[in-house]
Amino acid sequence: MEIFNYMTKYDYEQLVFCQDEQSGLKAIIAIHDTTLGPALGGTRMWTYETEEAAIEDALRLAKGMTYKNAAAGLNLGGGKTVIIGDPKQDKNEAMFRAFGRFIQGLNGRYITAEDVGTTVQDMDLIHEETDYVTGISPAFGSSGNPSPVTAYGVYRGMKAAANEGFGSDSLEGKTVAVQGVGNVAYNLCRHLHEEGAHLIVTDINQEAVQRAVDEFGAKAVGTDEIYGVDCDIYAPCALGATLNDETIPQLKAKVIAGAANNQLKETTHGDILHEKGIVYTPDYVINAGGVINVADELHGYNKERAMKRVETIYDNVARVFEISKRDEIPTYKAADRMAEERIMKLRKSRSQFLQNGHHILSRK
Ligand SMILES: NC(=O)C1=CN([C@@H]2O[C@H](COP(=O)(O)OP(=O)(O)OC[C@H]3O[C@@H](n4cnc5c(N)ncnc54)[C@H](O)[C@@H]3O)[C@@H](O)[C@H]2O)C=CC1
Ligand SMILES: CC(C)CC(=O)C(=O)O
Repeated sequence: MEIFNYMTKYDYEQLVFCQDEQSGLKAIIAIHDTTLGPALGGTRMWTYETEEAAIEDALRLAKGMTYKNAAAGLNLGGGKTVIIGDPKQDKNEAMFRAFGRFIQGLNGRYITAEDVGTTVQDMDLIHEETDYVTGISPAFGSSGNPSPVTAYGVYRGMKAAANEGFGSDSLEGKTVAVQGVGNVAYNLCRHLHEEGAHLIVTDINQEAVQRAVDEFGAKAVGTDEIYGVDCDIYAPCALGATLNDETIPQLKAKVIAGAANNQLKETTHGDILHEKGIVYTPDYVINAGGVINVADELHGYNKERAMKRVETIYDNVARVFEISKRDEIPTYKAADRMAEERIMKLRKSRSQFLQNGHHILSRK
C-alpha cells in the first residue's frame, strides 16, 4: 500500500505508529478527520496476518468513525486504533499503560474506547496514563462497557429498517439471522427474543453460540451457512467486509441491519444491494449507540441523557431511507451525504479566523 497516496485519496490527517518492546505493544492510531472535534473511536486488538492488513483496518475504521460521529450529531471527529496481537494471550498491564502514554502524547486529538478485543479493564489501565479515554469503569463515574448500548441502538435501528422493508416496525415473528454473537449481538439477541423474533445464529466461538441457543432458543448454523438461511433480516455482527461478491448472491433476507463496522467490502456492494431491492441499513448509522454513550462521558456521564440520544438512531435510520428514496441513491450514499453535509458546513464556518489564546497575536 502506498500510504501517503491512500491518505491523500481519502483525506486522512494523521497515522501514528506506537512501539514498546518491553510490553510488546504494536499499535497504529489512525486519525481521519477532526473538523467536528477531537477524534473518538475504539481500540481493536486483533491478530492481523500482515502489518499492511492492520494499517488498512485502522484507516478504514477511522474513516468510519468520522462518518459515524458526524451522522450521529456528535461534535467529534473520527479515529481508531488497532493493536496487533491476540487479545486472549498477548495482553499485559504495561502494554495498555504504554499505549495510554502514546495517547496522552497526542494531547487530546484522539480519544479512545473499547472495540473488538478490548475491555473496560483495558480502558482502566489506559486511564492510569491519560484522561483521553472513555468506556472506563462506572466506579470512575463513567459509562463502562458500551456494547449493551450499541446493541440497543442496533435494535432500534433494526425496527426502523423493518418498517422500511415490511411496512411495520414490529419484529415479532420475524426471523433474524445473526452473524457473530459476541458482546453486542448477545444483547441484541436478548432484545429480539423479548420482542418475539426467531433467531438463527452463528459464531466461530461455540460457547457464544450455545449461550444464544440456551437462553434465546436460537437455531445454530455453520459460519458459511448463515448467508443463505431463510430469514427476513440478516444482522452482520462479527467483523467487516461480509457483504461481498460471494455472500450477496446467497442472501434471502429483505433487510440487512447489524452492528459490524465496514460491512460492505467495497462501495459497489452497496450499489448491488440497492439494485436487488434489499434494504441495507448503513452500519455507522445503526451502530452509533456505543459511541453516543461513551461520548457523553466528556460532559460528565448522564445515562438518561445518553439513552435519549441513542433513541434518535431510529429516526436517523429512517432519515437515511428518506434521502435514499428522495435522491434515488443507495442507502450507503444517502448516509454519506448526511454525514458529509454536516462536516462541510462546519469546515466552512471554521475557516473564519477568530482570535483565541493560542494564536501568535495573543503573544504580542
Ligand atoms: N462493542 C461496541 O460497542 C461496538 C461494536 N461495533 C462493531 O460490532 C462488531 C461486534 O463487536 P463486539 O460484539 O464488541 O465484538 P465481539 O468480539 O464481542 O464479538 C464478535 C463476535 O464475532 C465472532 N466472529 C468473528 N469472526 C467470525 C466469523 N467469521 N463468523 C462468525 N462469527 C465470527 C467472534 O467469535 C465474536 O464472538 C464489530 O465489528 C465491532 O467493530 C460497532 C460499534 C460499537
Ligand atoms: C465502541 C465505541 C465506543 C466506539 C467505536 O469504536 C465504534 O463505534 O466502532
